[in-house]
Amino acid sequence: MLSQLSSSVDKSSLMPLKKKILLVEDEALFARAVVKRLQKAGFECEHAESLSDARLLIKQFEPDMALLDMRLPDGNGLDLLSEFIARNINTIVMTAFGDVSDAVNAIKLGAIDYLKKPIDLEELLLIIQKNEKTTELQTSLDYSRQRNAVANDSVQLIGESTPMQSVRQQITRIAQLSALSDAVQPTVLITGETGTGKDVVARFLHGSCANHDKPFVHVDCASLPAELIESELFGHEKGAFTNAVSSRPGLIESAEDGTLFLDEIGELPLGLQAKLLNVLERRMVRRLGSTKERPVNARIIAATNRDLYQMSNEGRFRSDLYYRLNVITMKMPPLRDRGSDVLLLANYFRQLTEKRYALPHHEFSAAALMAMQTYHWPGNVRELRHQISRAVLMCTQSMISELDLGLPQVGMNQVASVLQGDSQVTLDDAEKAMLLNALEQSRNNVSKAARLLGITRMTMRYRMDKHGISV
Ligand SMILES: Nc1ncnc2c1ncn2[C@@H]1O[C@H](COP(=O)(O)OP(=O)(O)OP(=O)(O)O)[C@@H](O)[C@H]1O
Repeated sequence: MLSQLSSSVDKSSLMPLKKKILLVEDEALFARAVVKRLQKAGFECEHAESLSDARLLIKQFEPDMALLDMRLPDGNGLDLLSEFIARNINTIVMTAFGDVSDAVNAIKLGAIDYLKKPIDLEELLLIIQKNEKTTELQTSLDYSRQRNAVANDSVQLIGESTPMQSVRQQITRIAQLSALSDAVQPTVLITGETGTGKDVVARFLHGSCANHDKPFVHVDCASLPAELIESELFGHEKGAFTNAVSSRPGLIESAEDGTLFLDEIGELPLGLQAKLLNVLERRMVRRLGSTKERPVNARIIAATNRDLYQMSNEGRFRSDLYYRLNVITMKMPPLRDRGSDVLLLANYFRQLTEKRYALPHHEFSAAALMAMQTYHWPGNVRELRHQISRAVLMCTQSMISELDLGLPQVGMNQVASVLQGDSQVTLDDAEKAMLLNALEQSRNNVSKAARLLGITRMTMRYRMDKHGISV
């Protein structure tokens, strides 16, 4: 018998897309309880009582995850396991009390975890949720690893203004130093407002150094969940924790003789700051669950848009780590301080968009050029890039007008006050005003608001949190 139950959402576990779980279990009462609990937690759930029912449902329901009992009326759950694995369905097996051999075989075949009966529903839910997070993060980390491997060849650092020339000189000097000696390369700290190009500079620096053909590993400390960041950074041995089904090197190790880029370092939890300091001082890393230490040869670049000095005075960032990171500091100037670089960048982004979408050549009108030079660009180069791409895509004429640029009027008063030196209004106030206005324009749709501001949804969320804005 196939049972189909409608789903309801538990507000504590809201998810963008409901994950689908297939429960294969012949004990009807237990199955009913599991389905009810999972639906309450926001999952879409289907129940099959036998192997044959499950085979039918795999095609119809296309589950993301399966909970698989071993003893079923028409065979052993292990027979179905390989079919689930082949379809990338993460499977947790449920074994009878004391039946260890089934669990061992299931893990060998590729099950992600096992639970012994009688099963505690809350424990089951925790394991599912933990696995869900790991899978999502793993996908994005794997993607990020692949992307990082190819993304550095084409890095362009546009800008001829005096502050950008100084940035270039620093990069050249660091690259010269790296060619001079095999000694451990000094740590570089890149600071600057959001969107000023800290990531670009880190990649450009890597591309300019002798080890440019070695890995560049980007770690976004703000987006890694606290419970995963340690194993992602340091790696783990098989069995170090419940989901550690195999040994895995951490991101520090993956950087090998290349560059480890610790982005948004100010967001690293205090406990991990101590561990990172230890790695930087001793240049050794130990995977979770291992006794063996491995050498760390990578250059370390950290970036932040926070004031780490102030954070360390307030006890929110370890001062010893701050001093350790702050060996060479590069400060990225805000776009509004880069004079005519804004026009160089605008033309660069225009050409990029035209090329990408095979569009004809455009020109900027005089008023558009003026508007770009007088605007304050609180979102810096990222905001400029977004506005230009949008204007090129939407403009049906060959001339891009000031109107086509559609520079936001939002928060202008506050920002104008900042520029005029009004000490009552800070850049933080202006940023908050921009966020609130973008949210208003997008009717509290965070993704839309992020697009309006030319930032990612994750950055939008992070900045909303920073200003205590919730929708
Ligand atoms: N000098 C530059 N030349 C070319 N493109 C740039 C330059 N600076 C920034 N960009 C582009 O602007 C966007 C934002 O840059 P980036 O992500 O490096 O900023 P960031 O300072 O690291 O931002 P955040 O603090 O939010 O992480 C990217 O699309 C990047 O390619």
